[in-house]
Amino acid sequence: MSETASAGPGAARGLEVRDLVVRYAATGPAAVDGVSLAVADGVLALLGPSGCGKSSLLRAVAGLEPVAGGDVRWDGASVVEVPVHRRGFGLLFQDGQLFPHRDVGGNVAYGLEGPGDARPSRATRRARVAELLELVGLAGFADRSVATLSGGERQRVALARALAPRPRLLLLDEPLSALDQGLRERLAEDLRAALAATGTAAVLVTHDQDEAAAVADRVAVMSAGRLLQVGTPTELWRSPAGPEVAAFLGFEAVVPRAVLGAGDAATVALAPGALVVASSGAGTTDGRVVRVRARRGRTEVLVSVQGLGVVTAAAPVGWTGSVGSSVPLVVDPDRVVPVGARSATG
Ligand SMILES: Nc1ncnc2c1ncn2[C@@H]1O[C@H](COP(=O)(O)OP(=O)(O)OP(=O)(O)O)[C@@H](O)[C@H]1O
Repeated sequence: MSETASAGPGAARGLEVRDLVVRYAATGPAAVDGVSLAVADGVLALLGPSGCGKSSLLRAVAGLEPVAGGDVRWDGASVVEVPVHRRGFGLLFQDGQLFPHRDVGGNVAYGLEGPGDARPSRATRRARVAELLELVGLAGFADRSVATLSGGERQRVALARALAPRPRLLLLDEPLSALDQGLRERLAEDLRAALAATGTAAVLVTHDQDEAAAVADRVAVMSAGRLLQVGTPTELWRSPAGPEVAAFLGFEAVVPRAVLGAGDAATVALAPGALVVASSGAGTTDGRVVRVRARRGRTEVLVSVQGLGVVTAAAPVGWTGSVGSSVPLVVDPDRVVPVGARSATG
């Protein structure tokens, strides 16, 4: 099912992308511009805004886009010349592209249908299909027509089909993007569990930082074809490498610490809730209320603060204040992090 030249002892294990370049035009900026990363096990999310090159990178790893420079290696050997279906990588896209003329079981079994001797017996296939459907939360669905499935169920079937041949790496391109928010959160958890239970290494393309954090062990933040930072979700949130990473993760302001009244020049980023509405007289700064909103039991107050712009302050549940009024604010130091303090790339 997979094909690579044998690699020497001590070679890197798993996927290694080296100085990869992907170009769609001879001139102008490259879609992927010299990216290096490695995935031996676990899940790596490629996170970044639309057009930053995430899909191009994933497609080049899959073999669906030609490589203009650099290398894609598996266990130390280049796979650039290996055709897509021989790389041993599974693929799952936003629209799982199920076969409409096959039932659910038939779709999952497709991944088990090797030619001739490689094909497992009918009984083995049935058992494996049942096992995979159970893994993705669809036990008993084997005989259902795919036309009767919801969007979330379709993606679960597509995941089961992609996992069926036990790929050595699963490549996922925005697999949850077509689903609505609540469903996306649930499926993100289930996706993580299915990958962990099968021990499948994966690369997940997403533009959603919450989804990246929910599914991936490590997150690679991309911008304009380049990698800005790679780290665990916690590492990224604790120490974003620069203002662009901070903004993309959802920090609301990147300023010298002195702006918060602490008197040092280091650059810091404020997470939502870094400012807290204080009782009158207790504030260290003031803000003007722009909007008050209740979210999942929390009260969030958008405040405009000199030197910071508009940020989200935390307030006691049920807090009421009128738009346009001035409120005292204190800083919650646990929601303020240094920016660019140390590099977490690699
Ligand atoms: N087939 C193509 N032909 C020409 N240009 C392309 C092609 N595919 C992508 N691009 C360009 O390459 C750049 C990177 O696109 P890519 O789809 O990899 O980004 P992305 O981060 O995955 O974005 P999105 O989330 O919107 O898909 C963009 O400028 C895009 O317009």
